[in-house]
Amino acid sequence: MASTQPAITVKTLSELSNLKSIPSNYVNSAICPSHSPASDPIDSNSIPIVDFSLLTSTDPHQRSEAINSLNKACQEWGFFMLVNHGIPENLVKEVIDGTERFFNMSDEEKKEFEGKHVLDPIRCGTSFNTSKEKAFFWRDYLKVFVHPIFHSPSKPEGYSDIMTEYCEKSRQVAKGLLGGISEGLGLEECFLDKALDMKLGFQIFIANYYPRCPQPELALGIPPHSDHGLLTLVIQNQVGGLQVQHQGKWIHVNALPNSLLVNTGDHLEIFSNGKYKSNVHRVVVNNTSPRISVAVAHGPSLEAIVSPASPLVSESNPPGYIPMKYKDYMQLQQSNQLHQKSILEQVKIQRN
Ligand SMILES: O=C(O)CCC(=O)C(=O)O
Ligand SMILES: [Fe+2]
Repeated sequence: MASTQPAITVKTLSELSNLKSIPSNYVNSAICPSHSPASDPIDSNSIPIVDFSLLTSTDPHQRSEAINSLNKACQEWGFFMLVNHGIPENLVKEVIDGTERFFNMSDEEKKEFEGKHVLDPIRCGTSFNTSKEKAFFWRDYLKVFVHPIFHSPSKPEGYSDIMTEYCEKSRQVAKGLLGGISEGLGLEECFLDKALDMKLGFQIFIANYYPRCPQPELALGIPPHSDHGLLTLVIQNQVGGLQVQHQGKWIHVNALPNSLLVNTGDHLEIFSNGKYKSNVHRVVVNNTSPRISVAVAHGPSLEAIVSPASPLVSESNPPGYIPMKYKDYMQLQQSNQLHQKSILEQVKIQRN
């Protein structure tokens, strides 16, 4: 049974002056050890770093080195920090500031953008899917479809222009990465772009607000999950909280200054026929500073029926995933509880 729907955002809840403990319906009982951000600094330092300027270099040697490091990061981690990506630092700051202004509006003002259906192009709310969850997450969100058709909330002032600029730049970066990934998989640079109809690629802007939490060891910002698309690019205010799963451990992400945090999603796993595995990640919360993040996810066209790339399928390497329309996949993920790789499991072909 799902819990009673929360009446207010978790931001408003956290700002109640006498809040010393979290309501029981925010207690997540399954938080495993190494919850502590300080878990293992050595592992944190081993997160791969990819240099975008080398990937776009005209020197073929530099480019091929960069493709190798990108390929390795996708295969071994499904996560990397991207440096020299060319998105101006002040634009990133404006996106975070605009997002803060959005969440600082009253709950009543934000209600205008509530959205009812997972395919509504603008939707804001709390937790992930409160109609299905037993325990809620310590997070408010705004999700906006920004490509192929651009949408944006009408408030706060100036936010829409900042979103337009950032989403365009983010799409360029994703395009460069996906070209390199396509080559790293042994395909033509434009193979993925054409196969998944990326000109109509689905891009979604997800703004997250994780308020201060009086009992951070009992709550979670976002539960362990993989993203549905191909690549998600994440920026944050100076506050950490993102953890990625690697070799069975939770690794805290200490973001390099001006880096983009990049996750590979389920559709990259499907397209690569399992060569790359989508990354499982979660967000932990803290008692000192609110965390703001913006995750921009890049996926195939919503109309594309995605299956493993044909050159990656052979008799000795049969297809590992059932073809499915991306729109149906996305809808399924968004209408259920967010839990590990539960949706990907449904399209995986089990072979013994
Ligand atoms: O807040 C973050 O760092 C990541 C958010 C996330 O995983 C998501 O929105 O899918
Ligand atoms: Fe995610």
